[in-house]
Amino acid sequence: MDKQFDLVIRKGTVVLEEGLKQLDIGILGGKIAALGENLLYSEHTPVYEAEHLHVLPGMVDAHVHFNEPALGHWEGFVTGSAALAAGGCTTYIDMPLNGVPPTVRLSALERKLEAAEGQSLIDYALWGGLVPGNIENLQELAEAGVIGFKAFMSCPGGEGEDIFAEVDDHTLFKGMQEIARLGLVLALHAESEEIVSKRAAKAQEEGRRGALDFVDTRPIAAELEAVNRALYYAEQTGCKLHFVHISSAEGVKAITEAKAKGLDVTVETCPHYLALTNEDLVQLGPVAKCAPPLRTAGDQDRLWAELLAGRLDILASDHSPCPTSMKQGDFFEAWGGISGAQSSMELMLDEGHLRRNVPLPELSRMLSLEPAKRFGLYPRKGVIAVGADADFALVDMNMSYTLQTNDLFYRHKHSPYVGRTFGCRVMATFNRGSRVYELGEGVVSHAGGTWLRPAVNGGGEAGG
Ligand SMILES: NC(=O)NC(NC(N)=O)C(=O)[O-]
Ligand SMILES: [Zn+2]
Ligand SMILES: [Zn+2]
Repeated sequence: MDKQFDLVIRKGTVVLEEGLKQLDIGILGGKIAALGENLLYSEHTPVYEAEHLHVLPGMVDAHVHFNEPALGHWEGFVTGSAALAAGGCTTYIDMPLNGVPPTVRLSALERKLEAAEGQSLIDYALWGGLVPGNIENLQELAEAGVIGFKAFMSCPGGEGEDIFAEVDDHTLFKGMQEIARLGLVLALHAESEEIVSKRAAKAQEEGRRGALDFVDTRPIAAELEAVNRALYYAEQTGCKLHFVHISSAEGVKAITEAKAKGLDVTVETCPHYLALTNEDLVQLGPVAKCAPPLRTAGDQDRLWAELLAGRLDILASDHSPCPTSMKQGDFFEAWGGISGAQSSMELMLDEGHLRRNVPLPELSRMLSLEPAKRFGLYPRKGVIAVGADADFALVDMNMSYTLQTNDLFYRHKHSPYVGRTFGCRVMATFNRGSRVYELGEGVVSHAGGTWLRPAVNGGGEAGG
């Protein structure tokens, strides 16, 4: 008898690790049950015609900040996950800060999980945080199933009592010892607080408050100093590190050298460092403000050269949303963080593949495979292979469109990419075999996303 499937995605150009193939994908119970050139299935099987589309593994976005609990009016699981789905993402990892309380102890993780339950359109995992004073809480967070820990080496901003504070060197070193013991990864926002805070104070004192003045307070040297200090501690403690949003080729090079020395370290950059420059920040205003800041066109070329040489591990959004009113006015006062997650995959396919000929499997490696592997979600996530979850982005690589405010699913519809023309477009997104997004229809399913724990800790649920 013909094999039965819940759904067949027919004749798409499937992006596999080894290359592109036109294949049918048979889906059963949310998983990929078969891949083949001409799958046999009964005439009653639902079929999604993908003949003119590319089928990529859904993006695994390792870096988003949703603001629940408490700050859901900035961004919540419903709107945030819808925006991600519209951008071809099927799994995200939520950062431990910008909700209240931050995810730095078990009770806070429980609050986060309650806020997410039944709200997310796509699957998600959670980061725990390392902050001064919570080293004794790391184990309970690891046992509960965070995929790793995040710490800031510079002040993250934010207000209130239960803020997420940056680590001092003592906490960083001690935290690394503990995280090494727990066998997880420490993700770092690497900028020297000494350098950036003193430069910022001086600029403000002198009334230098423009876009380029802000950029000038956070030089590449501040990134590099923090990267090197953290690498030194990693060498001493054996802690695995992941550097988030590295903005410079210099940073990537330092990390590449550490890898060559045998350190277990990975490097992430974000689409905005590859698609926007400091001149765009001048033009666009605080909507494009982030830390580390956008760099010069020359810096950007050098970062692309690192990507083209295969030295980047992970591409992630760093979606750090806020109400639009907080992205206006003074550069030093405005919220630091870009709302961009919906555009991440399209930006990388457009800028990387269409404009610079980066092969699609190479882009997919950084968008999906490496983050899934690094954070214990592989082989369930990150690949199109029999046995993996049926998580796909269906992309029309020939459809040009100009992003409009109305296209955005964020809680607050601002993005530095409004008005930008893309050479490709996500047409539909599938999460564990369910179609969750379709261009023109929007969100087309209930919030069926589930919480993923890494395969190493928490019982191996994501293990495939
Ligand atoms: N508090 C934040 O969300 N900060 C974020 N903001 C940026 N990148 O501008 C980040 O990841 O550092
Ligand atoms: Zn950061
Ligand atoms: Zn971030």
